[in-house]
Amino acid sequence: TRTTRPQRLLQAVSINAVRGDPDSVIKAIDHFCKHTEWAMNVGDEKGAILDLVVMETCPSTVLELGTYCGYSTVRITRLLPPATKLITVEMNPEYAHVARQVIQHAGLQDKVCVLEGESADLIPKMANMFGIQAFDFVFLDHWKDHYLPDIRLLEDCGLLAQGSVVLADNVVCPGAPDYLNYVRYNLKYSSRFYQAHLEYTRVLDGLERSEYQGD
Ligand SMILES: O=C(NCCCCCn1ccc2cnccc21)c1cc(-c2ccc(F)cc2)cc(O)c1O
Ligand SMILES: [Mg+2]
Repeated sequence: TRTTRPQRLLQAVSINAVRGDPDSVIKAIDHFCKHTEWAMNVGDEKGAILDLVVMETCPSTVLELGTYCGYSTVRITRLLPPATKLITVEMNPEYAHVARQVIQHAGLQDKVCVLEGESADLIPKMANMFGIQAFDFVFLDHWKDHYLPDIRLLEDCGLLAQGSVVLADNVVCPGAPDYLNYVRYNLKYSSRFYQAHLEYTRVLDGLERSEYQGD
């Protein structure tokens, strides 16, 4: 049977990226998506904004919802100091399997836990599973209509603390209007929009950075 897009992306990484070099993995994926086959990675333009927000947050605990092939997982984890942990959630087992191999190619497997399942099921278990209080940084990149219920669930589970930063991809395309309305007009958040483009295209998109102000 024909290979899947994630498998073709992984093959491009294994051929073109240097083992243990996260930047070469990022470049190999961006090259593949620009010149061979589009894929829904956050991409280089939005990825540079993601890098800046991660660097200014200096997080110790990170949650990513929506791993896909692990592109943003590698982007974030390469910027984290050694003692930090990134938990990333992927509901598609095939995507998760590809992501683990991409993350391993980058040499970052010791700092990443790829969890398989749905965010709504896993979020309530995370505090006990990992012995954490709150996430310093959350990257939302899964089903766009789950951004709002999931940020509410994170609040209810006490997994956001004062200063926690939530960065959401695709708030323009495909769009997350209910989520935007919530974080922009709720006093619990201080929110700002970063205008950009849909990965590897000229279509308008952007990221929303929302800082939790505490209960
Ligand atoms: O749909 C997108 N991502 C989500 C994929 C499915 C996530 C499923 N999933 C993973 C973890 C998880 C945990 N719990 C529940 C569900 C979960 C997406 C789409 C586009 C896009 C596509 C076509 C187009 F024409 C324009 C834009 C661009 C992006 O950047 C995207 O991110
Ligand atoms: Mg996305």
